[in-house]
Amino acid sequence: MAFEMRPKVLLFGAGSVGTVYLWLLSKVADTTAVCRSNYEVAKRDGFIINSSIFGQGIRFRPEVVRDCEEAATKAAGAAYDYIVVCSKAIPGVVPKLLAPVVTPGKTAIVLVQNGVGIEQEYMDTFESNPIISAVVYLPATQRPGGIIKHGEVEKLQIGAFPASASSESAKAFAALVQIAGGTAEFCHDVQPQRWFKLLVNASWNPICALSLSKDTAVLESCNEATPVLLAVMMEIRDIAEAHGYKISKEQVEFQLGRAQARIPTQAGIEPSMLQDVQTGRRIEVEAIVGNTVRMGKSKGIKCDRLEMLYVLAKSLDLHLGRQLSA
Ligand SMILES: NC(=O)C1=CN([C@@H]2O[C@H](COP(=O)(O)OP(=O)(O)OC[C@H]3O[C@@H](n4cnc5c(N)ncnc54)[C@H](OP(=O)(O)O)[C@@H]3O)[C@@H](O)[C@H]2O)C=CC1
Ligand SMILES: CC(C)(CO)C(=O)C(=O)O
Repeated sequence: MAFEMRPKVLLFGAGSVGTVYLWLLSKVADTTAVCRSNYEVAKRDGFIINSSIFGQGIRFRPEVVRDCEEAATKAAGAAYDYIVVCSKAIPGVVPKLLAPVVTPGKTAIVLVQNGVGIEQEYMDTFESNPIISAVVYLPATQRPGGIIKHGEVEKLQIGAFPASASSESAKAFAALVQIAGGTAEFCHDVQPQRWFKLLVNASWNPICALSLSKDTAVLESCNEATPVLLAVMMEIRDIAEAHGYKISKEQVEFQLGRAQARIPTQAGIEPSMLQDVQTGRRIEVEAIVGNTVRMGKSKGIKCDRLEMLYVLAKSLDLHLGRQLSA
């Protein structure tokens, strides 16, 4: 698919994942990023990406703004084609912040985030805009602000939300990422891919965050660890199946096997929820665990282990919130 004009893209959330897509998209689109804690450093020095895939020491200086009001002023009446949301999926916050930069009937909102049930609030707020749901594989960290370390995978699986909506914008966005040199697959319905990734996120993210451990360290902690991880993943699988997304036991074992395979090289992963706890930030407990538990209970699925993880992670999130406001 060829693009006659460079699309206009606003990135909301220039963190670990967002900065890598900002850099890629800046090759093929006019890009601006809404930054928060890293605004000063990004404005002054730009970003540095050290990527196992794209190369080390990649420096770039994007246009940055402090908020969507400033982004709207900067656009001077021109519509953004895409708003790419790469902030953490915390319900009830972002849609109202985006309002100044969303042109009704035109701007497509692309959610590059983990979790399930994250799209509906955008649909409810922007009824006439395309909503694009993207599942992201891109292990990355930002430490300190402006410096991104990216590991060995970069992949987006992209579909319209809901799957029955027009796929035109989702296909065009997937093509844009591909032209930029990224990996993007268009999916007619991306929800099965969301659930497949959720096997990893709803299990490993809270377990690593609660234990302050990398995934491989959890597996090596005691004999009970591997069967418990498998049992949690099987609960997630049962919930997915009850909602029409079939995942085989072999696929569950494959997901668990990815961490097991990294034990000999000690190449453990720090999921983003663990990174958030380590840096005192709120965690994506509702998008990743709470929604899953509620969707399980709505179908009468037994998910005691996941429910326990939800209660513990929710308490941890509220504790982090109290610390932030103290
Ligand atoms: N990191 C990873 O390895 C992976 C992450 N994911 C998923 O990708 C998504 C993004 O994660 P990740 O990149 O790690 O998140 P980060 O926390 O690194 O980045 C999120 C960014 O959004 C910014 N942000 C949040 N709220 C606002 C606001 N109101 N205004 C401006 N900026 C804001 C944050 O700013 P501030 O610094 O001020 O908080 C931060 O820069 C999540 O859903 C995550 O689960 C998926 C796969 C891998
Ligand atoms: C586990 C991982 C790194 C997989 O990409 C992830 O999705 C996260 O950290 O939230």
